[in-house]
Amino acid sequence: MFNFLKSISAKRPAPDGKPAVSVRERVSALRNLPAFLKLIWYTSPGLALANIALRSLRAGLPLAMLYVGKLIIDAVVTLTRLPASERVLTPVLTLVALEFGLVLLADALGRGVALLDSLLGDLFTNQSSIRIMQHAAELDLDQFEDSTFYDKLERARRQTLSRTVLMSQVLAQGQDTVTLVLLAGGLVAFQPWLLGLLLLAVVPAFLGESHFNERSYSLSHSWTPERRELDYLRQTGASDETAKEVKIFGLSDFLITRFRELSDDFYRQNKSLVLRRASWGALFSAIGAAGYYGAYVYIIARTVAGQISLGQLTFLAGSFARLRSLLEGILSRFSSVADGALYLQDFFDFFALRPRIVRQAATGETARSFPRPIRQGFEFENVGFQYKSGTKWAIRNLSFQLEAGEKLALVGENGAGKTTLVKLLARLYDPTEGRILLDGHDLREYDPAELRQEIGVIFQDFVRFQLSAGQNLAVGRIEERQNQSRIEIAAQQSLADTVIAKLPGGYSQMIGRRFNGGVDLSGGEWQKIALGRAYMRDAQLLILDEPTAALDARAEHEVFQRFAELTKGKTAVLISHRFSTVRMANRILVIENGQFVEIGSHEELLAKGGRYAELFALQAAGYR
Ligand SMILES: Nc1ncnc2c1ncn2[C@@H]1O[C@H](COP(=O)(O)OP(=O)(O)OP(=O)(O)O)[C@@H](O)[C@H]1O
Repeated sequence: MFNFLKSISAKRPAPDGKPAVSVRERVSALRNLPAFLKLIWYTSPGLALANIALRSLRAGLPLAMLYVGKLIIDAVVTLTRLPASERVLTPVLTLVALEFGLVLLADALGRGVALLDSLLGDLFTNQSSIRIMQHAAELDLDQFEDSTFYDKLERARRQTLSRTVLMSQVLAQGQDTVTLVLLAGGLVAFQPWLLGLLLLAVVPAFLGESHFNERSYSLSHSWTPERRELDYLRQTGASDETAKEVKIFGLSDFLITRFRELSDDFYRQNKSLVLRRASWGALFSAIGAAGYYGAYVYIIARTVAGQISLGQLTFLAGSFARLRSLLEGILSRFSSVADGALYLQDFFDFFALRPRIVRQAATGETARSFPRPIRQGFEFENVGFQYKSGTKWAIRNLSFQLEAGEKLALVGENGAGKTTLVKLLARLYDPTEGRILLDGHDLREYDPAELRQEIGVIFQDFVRFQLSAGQNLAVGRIEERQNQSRIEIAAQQSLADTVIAKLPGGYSQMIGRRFNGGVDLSGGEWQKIALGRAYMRDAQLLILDEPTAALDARAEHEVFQRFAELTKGKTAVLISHRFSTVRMANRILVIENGQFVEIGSHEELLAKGGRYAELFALQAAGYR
């Protein structure tokens, strides 16, 4: 027992060997509560106020009911001592009616509180989810690629629901504390040391609860990555997106085995914790009961000795029993509130993350607005970039110019760094070394939001939004989603119009298989729609990162013919492995292992007989 109590305050490793959370950390996490309560208040001040008002009223009722109960017993005892002819029941019946009224009121208030909790909780959950989405949208791409960040996001997301439980718990804690103070007042007036006995009876249970809650939090916290893996396995094992390959490659056993390994492991660790919790819980509960019966015997002895009335006996015994359960409730709830507050830490940590890709004005400069039109173009000055999770440079020592109005093609083998270069241009990342200039100024001096408005990028792994065909085009410029003629023009320009003409619902046809009535498209058809997004924009720089790989040869040829016409005067970057497309560009930049190899027009590079000429000859040989 002593060892067990000592272990409560000691910081012990969680079952998986990772450090557990100490009581001090949990108590200090309570400092998150004021900010949390503020959030709840702002969710709906009206509902929050009504909740507090009903709970305050409800808090006084137990004492009132116990007191009326005492008055009833005392009145009955007095009546039984009177001669039969003088016994008038009316005062007793009035008291009973009063108690009945109080019971009804308590019930109504309890229901009102539950209703307000649930309404406030729903609003809070919805608003938290919205805040999470809003904040996630502000963060940088590399933050999403960081698994620690992902765990934080996951915990913040997972906990939005349990936050409503925490809210009810914090409010109930306030309500029960008021009831407790009122009842304790009565007990202290009668015999102060009974309060000490009460504390002795419940403190072990509280310590036990704290200990096991701490273990449970640690277990759950340390399992976040595995739980993400479990979710991933569950999704991969049974989803429309993966069903095809899972079947073809017979992957289900592999996935199920891994799922079973992980879930069994968690089950085992959790089971041992729950078992220990249940056995210690039984012991502490027995100690609590012993305390109660000790006090009961004492009160009975005082009643038998004629020192207190029968009414007082019921009042005190009732108060003691009620106080014990209240105190136990408050103390054990304190543990879960502290746990909730720890989870809140994750929630607030997530919101404390700040994007690093913001406008960095040179000292003393005001905001530099994006040039319209771009005059000189972009210049890469000795640019190097390393992914956070990568060990090697994805791009290194890269210097070249992308002139205003030119069409530049990027050529290089898989993993050469083409997509990375494009992401740097769109400032999804900042260079690790060197800089990118736009019209002679560092790209970082422009507002990233304005920059992205002026750049249209269609990536090779574009998103297949589970939306209507029209909306899938409109995502290129979402403010124009109601502008049907603009959507239709973009569709004609990207050849998506022929795809949409075949859809039963036309532009309003839901595409993708996830939702009812959705129609799936072929890879090339999806690409035509995604390409249309580029034409929805009035961007000055257009980047197409292999969005035509799935198009048949004729469609690709046509797309690029149109692309050249439609982007006349605009700057464009094309990435393609097909040299028939690449040769349409004004200049071609060849990169290898993230480094500059050569740049020039198709003819110049062929004449030079370098890497480009070699790759071109290789592809041409394949067609002979
Ligand atoms: N998010 C990432 N995290 C870590 N490394 C990455 C990431 N994305 C790309 N890389 C690495 O950076 C290098 C360049 O990748 P990039 O996607 O730019 O190549 P690419 O030329 O576009 O290739 P492909 O022709 O196959 O599309 C590769 O070695 C790749 O493994």
